Amino acid sequence: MSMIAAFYGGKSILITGATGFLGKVLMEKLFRTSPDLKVIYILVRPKAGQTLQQRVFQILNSKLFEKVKEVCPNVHEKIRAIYADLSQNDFAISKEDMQELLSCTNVIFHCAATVRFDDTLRHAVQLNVTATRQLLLMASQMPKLEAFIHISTAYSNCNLKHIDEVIYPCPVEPKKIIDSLEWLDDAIIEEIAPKLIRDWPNIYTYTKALGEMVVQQESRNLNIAIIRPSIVGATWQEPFPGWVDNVNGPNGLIIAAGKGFLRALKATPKAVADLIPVDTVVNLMLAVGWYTAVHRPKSTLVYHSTSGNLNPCNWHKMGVQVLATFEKIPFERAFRRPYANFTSNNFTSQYWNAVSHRAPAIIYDCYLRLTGRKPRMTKLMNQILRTVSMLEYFINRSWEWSTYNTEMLMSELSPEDQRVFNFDVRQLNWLEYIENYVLGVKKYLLKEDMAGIPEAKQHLKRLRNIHYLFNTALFLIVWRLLIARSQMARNVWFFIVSFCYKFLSYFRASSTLKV
Ligand SMILES: CCCCCCCCCCCCCCCCCCCCCCCCCCCC(=O)SCCNC(=O)CCNC(=O)[C@H](O)C(C)(C)COP(=O)(O)OP(=O)(O)OC[C@H]1O[C@@H](n2cnc3c(N)ncnc32)[C@H](O)[C@@H]1OP(=O)(O)O
Ligand SMILES: NC(=O)C1=CN([C@@H]2O[C@H](COP(=O)(O)OP(=O)(O)OC[C@H]3O[C@@H](n4cnc5c(N)ncnc54)[C@H](OP(=O)(O)O)[C@@H]3O)[C@@H](O)[C@H]2O)C=CC1
Repeated sequence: MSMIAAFYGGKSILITGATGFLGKVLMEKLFRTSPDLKVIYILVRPKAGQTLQQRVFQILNSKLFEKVKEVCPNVHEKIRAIYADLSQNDFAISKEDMQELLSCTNVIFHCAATVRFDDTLRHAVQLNVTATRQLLLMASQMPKLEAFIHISTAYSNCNLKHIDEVIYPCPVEPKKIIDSLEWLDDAIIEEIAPKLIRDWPNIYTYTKALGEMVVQQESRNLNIAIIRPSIVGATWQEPFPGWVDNVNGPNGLIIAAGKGFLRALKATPKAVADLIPVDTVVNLMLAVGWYTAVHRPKSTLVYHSTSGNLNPCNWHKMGVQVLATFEKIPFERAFRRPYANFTSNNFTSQYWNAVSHRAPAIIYDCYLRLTGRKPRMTKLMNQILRTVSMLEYFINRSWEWSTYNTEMLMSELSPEDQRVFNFDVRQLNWLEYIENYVLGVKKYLLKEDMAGIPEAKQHLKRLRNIHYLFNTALFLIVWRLLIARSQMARNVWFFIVSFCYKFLSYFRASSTLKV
């Protein structure tokens, strides 16, 4: 019997960010392994014209939850969506709902955040810092609370090279920042933002670091733990391999590369590609929830959910495997044949951007204009290059994350728990994982049917022929222009032609002699 699964039985669990990538996988696993849990409260806001109920309905009826319905047929009754906006005071939760949350919650998983790298400082602080403080305040009024699990990121201290499982202080106190945002206007905030974030690469990682400090400062007598995942990727095993549902992180780049838009990347091939499957992160979260509640460590423990020091893979290996998978399972209607170049040199990167990205986009837009259609490729290409530039920081550096606490926890689990809540990334086979990942992007993000693979392969063959034809035509045009303008080019041309003529004559003469 799994001790962790048993622990969550009969419990009331509060999840923020349950509609996000990590949150959905967390709910799925909880329902599947502890179908006798009492209730999962989720803090949700209406979005994209959908009510809370419609959002929940959509999640529960998605492919991700297919297995849950077999084990826990009354899952709809065990999920309680509470209207909340984490950027508002008291999260805009009604009094009755708040009362219920305060009196019933046993465990909190705080996943909600803005993960946009370019968010405004005001919004990012509101969500990643102030909301965390507010939730901790709520937690301190929950008599039945056993554990509070805060999800941060392994990159919250990416200004350091070696990162231990400790909370590092930030140069400016979070409280000072929260207070000053109350009276400063937006224009001034955006002006001071770069000075505040110093050597952090973006507002996201900086505000997540502030969030951790808030956890440390406001922990009171609560049982708290912090989990720091690195780059969260598609599922490895559960509920099935390759599940993914947004374009964040590597996902968007895999689409851009598979569709032939992105053919070069400024990346350091030997740098560690610290991906971690989402189900591994979720297993660790559930194990940490159990351990924190049952063993009540004296201080707030930080757990790294990273792969680099236990089972490293670099960007070269990852890129090669992604490309190999595109050969086997191509994406439909590619713009160009997937091909890739990693370069860590600025000049070469600019060159590839001009030749491999912008020029084909401009040519294609000219073609669209000439055929009476609206040009769109240059805009799309600019969007992709902007995204790539935001991610470049992370694919050109390596970090070392120590994993003492995570390894300690692994050794504390019973063999059954180690199996059911496996977060031992040493068992991960990268080649198999990446192949399933790319397949998952095709199926679950692009919604492409496997039956379309032969046609996709044909399309790639056509693109290859167009590519050869285009290159030959370009060569001939350039050559013709050179001959018209340069004596030297004409001499070279006559030399080649006479050489070919002589070779052919010799060949013909020798074959006549043999006869
Ligand atoms: C030696 C040879 C080897 C071979 C080499 C082969 C190499 C070639 C390519 C190989 C193929 C790829 C291989 C894998 C590469 C992996 C690279 C992985 C890099 C990963 C780095 C991640 C670092 C993460 C660190 C921290 C992790 C975290 O803690 S949190 C989660 C991370 N958060 C994010 O990822 C959010 C990032 N996104 C943003 O901040 C914003 O979206 C933006 C700033 C990037 C863009 O904002 P903007 O306002 O311009 O646009 P937006 O409104 O958001 O979107 C507009 C449209 O663009 C789509 N979109 C958004 N993001 C992406 C994306 N990442 N990729 C593609 N498309 C994206 C979005 O859906 C919108 O589309 P429409 O709705 O249709 O308009
Ligand atoms: N994905 C990754 O690579 C990594 C993620 N993390 C951390 O994991 C956690 C989850 O990330 P992930 O699932 O990928 O992110 P998502 O962007 O997929 O999910 C974010 C969640 O936060 C919710 N949220 C955002 N703003 C509000 C708001 N104002 N009120 C209520 N809810 C809100 C979103 O709700 P809605 O659906 O309404 O937008 C969504 O449920 C975050 O803390 C992130 O920092 C850490 C490392 C890597």
